[in-house]
Amino acid sequence: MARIGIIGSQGRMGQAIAAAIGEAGEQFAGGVDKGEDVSSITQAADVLIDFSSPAALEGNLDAAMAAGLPIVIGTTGLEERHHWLIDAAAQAIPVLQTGNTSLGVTLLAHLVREAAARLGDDWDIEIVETHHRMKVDAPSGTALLLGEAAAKGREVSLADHAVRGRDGITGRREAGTIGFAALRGGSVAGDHTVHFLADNERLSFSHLAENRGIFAKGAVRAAQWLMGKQPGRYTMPEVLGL
Ligand SMILES: NC(=O)C1=CN([C@@H]2O[C@H](COP(=O)(O)OP(=O)(O)OC[C@H]3O[C@@H](n4cnc5c(N)ncnc54)[C@H](OP(=O)(O)O)[C@@H]3O)[C@@H](O)[C@H]2O)C=CC1
Ligand SMILES: O=C(O)C1=N[C@H](C(=O)O)C[C@H](O)C1
Repeated sequence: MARIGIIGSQGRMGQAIAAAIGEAGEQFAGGVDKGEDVSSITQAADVLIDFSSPAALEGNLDAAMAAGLPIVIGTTGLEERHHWLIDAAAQAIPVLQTGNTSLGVTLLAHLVREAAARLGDDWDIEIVETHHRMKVDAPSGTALLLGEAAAKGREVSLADHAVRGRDGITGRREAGTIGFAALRGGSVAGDHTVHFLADNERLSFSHLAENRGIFAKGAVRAAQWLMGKQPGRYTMPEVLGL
């Protein structure tokens, strides 16, 4: 039985993950939240799951490395410097970071990459996401993950092609860009649509999350899979065999 510790355990996702740990027949090893010391749960844990805040990431990675524990990072709103920290930690421990742990989004990213590779630059790509009113970051980690997939399909860098929100006299749409739009409201668990828009035809791929259970289940599956792996940075497609 895997002993799984949760960082951000009292949050919406932390509570869903605690439930998913029980449903998977694994053991909840304890949780920490803001102001608590992650090392207080590392001794009792075989693996950590972090769904907290970007501000906590560096300390969480340090604690995981000090204890030699694998860690699943689901926290979004990460910046480039956070990814450098993750790359550095992955030299010492197994790390899996993803903006979305669900099976559906993992497959969606594959389909988006394929579509972007096959459709030319005359197909404009726009990514629209909708989330509950409590979400603090935009675009969502999933939207960025899908944008990365589209950029990979086109063999370009997302950083050089992303347009994150429009306001005012923006000018015409620049060819080859990948646009993002974020809606916030209600209790929406997470909806994402990637639109491919050409002259006279449109193709859209959507994923609608009906509850957080799908993310929690995927996070636990990733934690189970990560245990016993060599140090390195792993991905959800590897976990799910996609
Ligand atoms: N990858 C995926 O599949 C998914 C990712 N997410 C992401 O997971 C994260 C959490 O989402 P959600 O549960 O909705 O958010 P919540 O705000 O409900 O939960 C976050 C939790 O983390 C705690 N926390 C904040 N700062 C720290 C810290 N420094 N150390 C330890 N704990 C801390 C919070 O405590 P306090 O309230 O005291 O601040 C809270 O308990 C977000 O980044 C979200 O985007 C969400 C769903 C799926
Ligand atoms: O904050 C959320 O709720 C979610 N966050 C993730 C994201 O930023 O993509 C995943 C999911 O959409 C829910």
